[in-house]
Amino acid sequence: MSVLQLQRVTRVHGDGENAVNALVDTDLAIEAGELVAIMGPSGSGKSTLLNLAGGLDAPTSGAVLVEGTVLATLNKKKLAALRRRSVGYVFQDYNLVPSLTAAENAALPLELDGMSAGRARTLAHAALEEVGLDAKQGDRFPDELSGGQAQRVAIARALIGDRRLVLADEPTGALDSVTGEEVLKLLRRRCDEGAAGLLVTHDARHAGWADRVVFLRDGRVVDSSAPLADAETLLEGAQ
Ligand SMILES: Nc1ncnc2c1ncn2[C@@H]1O[C@H](COP(=O)(O)OP(=O)(O)OP(=O)(O)O)[C@@H](O)[C@H]1O
Repeated sequence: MSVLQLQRVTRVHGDGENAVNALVDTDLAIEAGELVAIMGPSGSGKSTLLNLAGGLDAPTSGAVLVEGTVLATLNKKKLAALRRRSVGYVFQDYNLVPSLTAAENAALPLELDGMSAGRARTLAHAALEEVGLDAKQGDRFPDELSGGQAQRVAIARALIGDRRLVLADEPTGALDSVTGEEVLKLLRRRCDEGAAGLLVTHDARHAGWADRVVFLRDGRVVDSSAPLADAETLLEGAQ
């Protein structure tokens, strides 16, 4: 079973004269162990696709399945539970809670899911260690961390509790290139360990970490390739 499946998914934003076909008739399947990069010009539908994949938005038609469950069949509560347990997000701006320490931020999804604070904190420290942050750094607040450290915390939070689907929207956007590569390595490793990953990126070198690249234009998949011998070529085609 695919971890993520989009079946003929269309998403129209707005209506009447203002309707925008953000995503049109899109099919996509991502298996466990696979990292797929989404590339395409601004406005081509990348974020729309990612939001649909994570159940943050619903399609106008077609179906989104996570681990075999059609998201549209879930009520709000069940959808929220599935998102917490199965889906991890990494955003460009980290989205850390400023009043919580790094470890508390990483533990948050587990605590929201009903795990005891102590156990969640233990797992959070292990998850932080996995991304290269020690206990001392785990006790710092977001504004005491560098950009790279904050993004590691965001990744630890996205991966904690064995989430099977990891969605990353330009996760390296605010980082220098060395730190950015490290973040991608972590994502790659997690996929090698069995997660399915979807990475939105403008950078062909970053897409090089993926097993496949899906290229969007005007809400449609225009090409899908193995990496990235071809991504540079695809990008050139888009200009
Ligand atoms: N909430 C919304 N209401 C109306 N139009 C929207 C909304 N969200 C996205 N759009 C439109 O849908 C299209 C696809 O947008 P989307 O953000 O998915 O593209 P993108 O490829 O992620 O762009 P970027 O690289 O600039 O982030 C664009 O034309 C955008 O203006």
